[in-house]
Amino acid sequence: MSAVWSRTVERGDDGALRVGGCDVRELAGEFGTPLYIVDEEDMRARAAAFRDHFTAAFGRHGAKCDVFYASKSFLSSRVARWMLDEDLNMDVASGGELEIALRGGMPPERIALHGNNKSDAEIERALKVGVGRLVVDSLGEIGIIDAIAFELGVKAPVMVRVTTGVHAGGHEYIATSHEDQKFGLSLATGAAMDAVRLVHAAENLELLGIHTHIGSQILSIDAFRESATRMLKLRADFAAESGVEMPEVDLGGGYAIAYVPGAESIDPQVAAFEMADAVAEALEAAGGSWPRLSIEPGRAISGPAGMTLYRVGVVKTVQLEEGGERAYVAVDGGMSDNMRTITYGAEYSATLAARLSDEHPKLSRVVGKHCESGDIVVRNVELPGDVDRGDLLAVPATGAYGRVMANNYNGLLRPAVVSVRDGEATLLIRRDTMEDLLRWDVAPD
Ligand SMILES: Cc1ncc(COP(=O)(O)O)c(C=O)c1O
Ligand SMILES: N[C@@H](CCCC[NH3+])C(=O)O
Repeated sequence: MSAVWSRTVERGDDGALRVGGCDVRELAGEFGTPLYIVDEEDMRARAAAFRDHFTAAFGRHGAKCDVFYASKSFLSSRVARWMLDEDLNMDVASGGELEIALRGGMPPERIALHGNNKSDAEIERALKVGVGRLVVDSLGEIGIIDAIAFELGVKAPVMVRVTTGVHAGGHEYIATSHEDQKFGLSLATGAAMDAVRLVHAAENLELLGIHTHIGSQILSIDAFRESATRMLKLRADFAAESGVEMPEVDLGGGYAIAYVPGAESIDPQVAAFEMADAVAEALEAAGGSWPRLSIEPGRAISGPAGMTLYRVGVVKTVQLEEGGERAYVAVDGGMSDNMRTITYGAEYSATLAARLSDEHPKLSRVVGKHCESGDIVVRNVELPGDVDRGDLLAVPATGAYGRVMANNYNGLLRPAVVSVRDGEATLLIRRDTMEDLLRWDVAPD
């Protein structure tokens, strides 16, 4: 199978896909469709690759680099456990993600709490359980965390989220380090330096260091290098004025994956060595000793490990104005289980999952069942002309920002997530039921 599929996917002689040793027809029968399938071996191997390559690359300089799995890309308590088994740490973006991570047994000191608008309750909970880092996102938040830490009688470990001004990433909505967006504190205006000073001066805060995340689905290693250089310069500038070398620098996540066959992705090994070199060069230029580094990949660990299995319903053919025709292949999910196509114009591919066909390929569009014409899962794909009701379709690379962004639009039930490994399937998240849906609704008396 091509590189967009997770490593254990294969097509049997009968034409049906197997993943983790499980036949997709059996998975569909047991768990229903749509179904998110996570290839556990693949996801763990990707986590381990980041760990090993970054450890090796920074180790050459006698330095350390920790990997924090960005749990927003996909989280369940079992996934938190896998990440811990692989010796990763974890970043969470809310109190909800924090609870799931803790439930999975992720030790609080391995957890970093993010958020541009953390509530007092989230800050308090994080400090009470003893998270390893709170990443401050605004000047106003510094006093709030300081006050809550004072009340709890603890010293809060804090990093400052820096907007380095490096413009990178795919869609505008997933770029996060240019000036005109909501995250972080600007390096250019001096807000980041002000925040570092304030955290350093605050009685109940411990200044761990600085953090940046330049965006998501980034293909340019130069962008990572540039942001590393700017971060090290900020650290050196603060050391020059205060005599304090911040012990930690986090360079964020955002490593691109291939969504469609032939698309480019970032190789973690190349990224690791390039980034370690960039930090080494920046330290040479700006001076100072090596900080403890960390990174926060999400999509690059969970994305390629996942696929979505759909059941085909209605198939319709329309005539195109420019000539030719297109098949609209409607599946039993859509924008409620994959928000990425409608939100970012993301590209995906699809394949018949339970059989092969000799039928001529036809220009097709995989659409959902929502009452919305933008409800597209795969905009353009060649599918055999005989795809019909009852067929199974598989869409690869949906492991990141799929189930976590799912919703109940049009009263659809969010699909289950199963992990597969060595011929066994394990339910990670169960499917919504109609009772769930009715339970949230407050019925009239
Ligand atoms: C602070 C932070 N860290 C890490 C990530 C993970 O990004 P990705 O899944 O693209 O690696 C994100 C999301 O973009 C983020 O906002
Ligand atoms: N949800 C986005 C990424 C958001 C990154 C979080 N800062 C995506 O699917 O690409």
